Amino acid sequence: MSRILITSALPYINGIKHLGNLAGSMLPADVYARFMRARGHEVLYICATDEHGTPAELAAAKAGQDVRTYCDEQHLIQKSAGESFGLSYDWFGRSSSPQNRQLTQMFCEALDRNGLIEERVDKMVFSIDDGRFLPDRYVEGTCPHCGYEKARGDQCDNCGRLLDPTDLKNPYSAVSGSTNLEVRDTRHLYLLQTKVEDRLRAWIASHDNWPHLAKSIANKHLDEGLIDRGITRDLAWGVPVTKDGQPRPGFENKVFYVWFDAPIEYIAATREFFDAKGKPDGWQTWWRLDQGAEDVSYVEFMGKDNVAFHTVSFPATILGSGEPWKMVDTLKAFNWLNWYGGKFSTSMNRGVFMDQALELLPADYWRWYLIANSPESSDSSFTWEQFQATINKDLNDVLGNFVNRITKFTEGKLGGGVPEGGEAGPIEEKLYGDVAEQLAEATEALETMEMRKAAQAVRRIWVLGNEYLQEAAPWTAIKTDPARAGVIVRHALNLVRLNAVLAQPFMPFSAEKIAATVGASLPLAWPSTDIRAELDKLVTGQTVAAGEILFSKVEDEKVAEWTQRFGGADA
Ligand SMILES: Nc1ncnc2c1ncn2[C@@H]1O[C@H](COP(=O)(O)OP(=O)(O)OP(=O)(O)O)[C@@H](O)[C@H]1O
Ligand SMILES: [Zn+2]
Repeated sequence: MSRILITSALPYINGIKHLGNLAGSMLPADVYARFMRARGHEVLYICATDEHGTPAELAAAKAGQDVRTYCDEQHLIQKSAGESFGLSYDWFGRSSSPQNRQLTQMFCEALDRNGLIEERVDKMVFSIDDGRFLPDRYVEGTCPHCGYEKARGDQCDNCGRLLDPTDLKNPYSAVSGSTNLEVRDTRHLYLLQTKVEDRLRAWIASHDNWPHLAKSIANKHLDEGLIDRGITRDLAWGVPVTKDGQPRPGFENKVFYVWFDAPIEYIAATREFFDAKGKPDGWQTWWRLDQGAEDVSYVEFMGKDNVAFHTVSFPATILGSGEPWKMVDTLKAFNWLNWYGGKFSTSMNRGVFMDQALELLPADYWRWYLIANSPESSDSSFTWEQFQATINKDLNDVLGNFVNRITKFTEGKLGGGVPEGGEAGPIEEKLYGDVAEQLAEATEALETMEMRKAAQAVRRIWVLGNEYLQEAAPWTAIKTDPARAGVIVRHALNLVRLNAVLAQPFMPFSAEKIAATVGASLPLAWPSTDIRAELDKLVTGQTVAAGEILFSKVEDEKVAEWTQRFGGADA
């Protein structure tokens, strides 16, 4: 048994997450966590809301709330949406927690002691009417690159370029709309990443095992050359800046930049978890190499835009602290799940969001679709037609059909019990081999976090079930050779059980229902490679009950209705 620490990129607090967020971080992390638990490992799956930064302040202002109240509410909304989707976090924390404040301040002070923090004077946009600086998204204006008139101080949503607030032409305050702005000097802390560059390079080079996308983005950022990063902002909402445990002189009205404290929340959230359990030191065995974390295997999941922060900025913080922290072992990154070729967008309300998705269909339908079409090797596009096809074929025609057919047959023709007696024949021998091959592929793909590949192999096992029934034809055998029919039905019912086991990471709610048809209950251990034994697990005589319908088809009218409601291709 190993200890496996899993984090998914922290969902930002400004509203409920869309299917893209789910596909690119939380869901694959959950599949991996569930798989590793089924393998018998000790898993700690940590996530949290990312609550600092200007978008949170602006969203709160728009909602007419103070930012703390806004975050309190939004955190609960995201927490419950995650639960409804079956995201099995061991802890879903908050980057605004006292634990994160303390750790963030501690990291900065350690970096400072090691000569890696420098005060520098920056030029920043100041709003005379608002009486404040306008960092990041507090200032909007015309993009100097593409001429888009609603570009934000940190990035242009039209051309995607990263910007500095002072780059904008015709700037105005996002708070008041005022154009009465001037550029003023302001003092900020810089993390001297250039001084840890050698250590960073060596650390990244020692991680040949990272999946391709993460590795290539990490190397691209190294090749472009590291720069020192401003890690504070002129804001009130965030982690206050300290020196020797006291407010840092000259920084009383400043806080850390959100990307400085957000990844530290992975550690802080673990601490929140153990504090809540009344074991305040427990977090250290996961994060401190001097406190027993050497044997932890740490995997991070995220969308591609987050890779640089996890391969360069956060590691620079950790390495620079000079302390024995656990660092990431494997980093799994995802491309974009697009909405009809365009972007899902929270700020523009484009796409399907987690709460809406569950109004339409159960969580497992979305989970299966998003994993089977995971944006792994390239971007992928959500369309209602493809979604409908996946649900109708995979879940209804293949899996649902198999389970339903054999459980109904057992109820109708065999008195509703797992039949005994008889010997496996050549068709069963072939089945063992075929299932073993696909199972090995699914297991390996899940180990290496190749989500699409894993889903395909699992789907092939569903297909093998249908093919087996077709070939072995228990409905014919029962008329002439009841013992033979018993062998076939017993194998098929055991395959139903096996499918429940394999469905656990992908579709936990359906896995439970499938297991129940053959009297099994979750959690079920991941299968061994001995397929003959795996297909002989059910006790003979065990009651079989087809139960409620597993999946329903998505009708054309629904696709038309949802396309209308969510905009589809015209959005
Ligand atoms: N369309 C997408 N496809 C895949 N992953 C995505 C997509 N959009 C965001 N992500 C990932 O989701 C995770 C959480 O993102 P976050 O809450 O910060 O939203 P975001 O990136 O600001 O998205 P948006 O701007 O649409 O709100 C991040 O790892 C991010 O890379
Ligand atoms: Zn632009």
